[in-house]
Amino acid sequence: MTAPPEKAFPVSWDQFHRDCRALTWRLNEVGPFHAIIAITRGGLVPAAIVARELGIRIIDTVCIASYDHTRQGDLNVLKGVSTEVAKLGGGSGKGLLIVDDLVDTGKTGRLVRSMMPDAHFAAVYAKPQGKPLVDTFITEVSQDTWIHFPWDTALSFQPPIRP
Ligand SMILES: O=P(O)(O)OC[C@H]1O[C@H](OP(=O)(O)OP(=O)(O)O)[C@H](O)[C@@H]1O
Ligand SMILES: O=c1[nH]c(=O)c2nc[nH]c2[nH]1
Ligand SMILES: [Mg+2]
Repeated sequence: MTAPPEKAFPVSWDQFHRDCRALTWRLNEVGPFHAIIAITRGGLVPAAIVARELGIRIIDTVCIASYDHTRQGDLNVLKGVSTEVAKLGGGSGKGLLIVDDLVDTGKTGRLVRSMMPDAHFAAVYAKPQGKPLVDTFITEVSQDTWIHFPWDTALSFQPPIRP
């Protein structure tokens, strides 16, 4: 991403929990899944909620870092999927559920998909460039919007719209 996003989409814990539950209702129609793979770190929070709702106890991580605040750099895979979970997916990811908080440019999603092409990929929020990468999502926001997650934010004074 070159310019920082213009619009802000703040998400509260309550809203995030509701959106994760809504995501799970959709995933329940698609499963069952052998295991969940959370894309860390953002995917850990929705993965916990989805796992609770679907009764899934096997949870693995793919650890990827790329953003320094709003600027994306090179993707860095710090940890891949474990051998046990890869086996459950028969090598192609079939029957596995990948969960992330959002897809933006789709770079992270594309990389994870290349590791497990037959897995089901779910994200809570999607921007237009990343949307084709996900099988299931809940809310779409425009590409020039930055989503502010509750674990990154705190309550603060906002100046009135009309100064
Ligand atoms: O579609 P993309 O443009 O690739 O962006 C989406 C990814 O960016 C964020 O993760 P980030 O790399 O910031 O790491 P984090 O989850 O640890 O915050 C977000 O959680 C997604 O995983
Ligand atoms: O907190 C975040 N909000 C976003 O909109 C976003 N896009 C990529 N990575 C992101 N992280
Ligand atoms: Mg992430």
